[in-house]
Amino acid sequence: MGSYIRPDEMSRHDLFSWTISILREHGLRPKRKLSQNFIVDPRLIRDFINHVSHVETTEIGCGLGTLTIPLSRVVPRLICIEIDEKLLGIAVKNSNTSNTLFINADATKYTLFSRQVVGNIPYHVTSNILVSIARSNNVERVVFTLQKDVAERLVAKPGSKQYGRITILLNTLFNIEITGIYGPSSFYPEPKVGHAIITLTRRHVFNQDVFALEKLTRLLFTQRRRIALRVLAKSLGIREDSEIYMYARELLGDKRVYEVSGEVYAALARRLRENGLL
Ligand SMILES: C[S@@+](CC[C@H](N)C(=O)[O-])C[C@H]1O[C@@H](n2cnc3c(N)ncnc32)[C@H](O)[C@@H]1O
Repeated sequence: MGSYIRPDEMSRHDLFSWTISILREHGLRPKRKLSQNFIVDPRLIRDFINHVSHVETTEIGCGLGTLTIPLSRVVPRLICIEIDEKLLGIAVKNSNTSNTLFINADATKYTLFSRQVVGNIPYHVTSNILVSIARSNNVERVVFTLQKDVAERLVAKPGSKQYGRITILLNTLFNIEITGIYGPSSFYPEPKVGHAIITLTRRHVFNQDVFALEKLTRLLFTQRRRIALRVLAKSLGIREDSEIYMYARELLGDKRVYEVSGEVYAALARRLRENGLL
């Protein structure tokens, strides 16, 4: 096992030239509709690898193999999912390792069964992938490069503009950390905004209560600036003299939908499910 190409050990200049020359050699242009922005910053690669656990891993969107090559050296077994057949062929050639399985597939339709999922993931399917990871209980650890604004949404506090359904779902299930921020020049072609490395470590399984929580936030967040108790009562037909209404009033007070914490929504969803309302 082993490869002579080590993107993480190259200089920034060499990694950039390596990326451009491979694309040229194959007559390829990065496809915007597939969010093809390749890492050209060796420091980002090294930082990323430092957060990876040494367990069986799936990489989403391996591109030219820039992350795949160093990853294959630190994890015992690696599965790479790439939708672009041409890029997959290049990654196979570049990687030259025996512990890596390359699969030409759409990651949003693929069942994730590794304990760890990593990648510089395609922007246009970020939400789909995050939700699918949340629901795959075997996934214990995640290391992703994401657009900075998306990463900030994941750690947003109640009452902020970025706080939303995905914040609540993921924080119920994972400890989330932003471990570094990188400018657009760390990628080729340069995206419009900077990126962050984030790690997610599972602390809770996805179960019926979390499913109910998802249903509850789907109902409420269509009207995120309205008083949560009113939206709840109206959408579920809860009468003001009912016991469940009193319970909800105690939890929600007069807060607006986007001001209520994930813990409160989780407690409410559990009770609504027990009462057959969700
Ligand atoms: C941001 S690039 C990252 C490439 C490489 N890992 C890197 O960091 O240089 C995203 C990669 O995901 C691939 N991709 C896009 N949509 C995908 C999907 N639905 N399933 C799997 N791969 C996808 C793209 O072709 C591209 O190679």
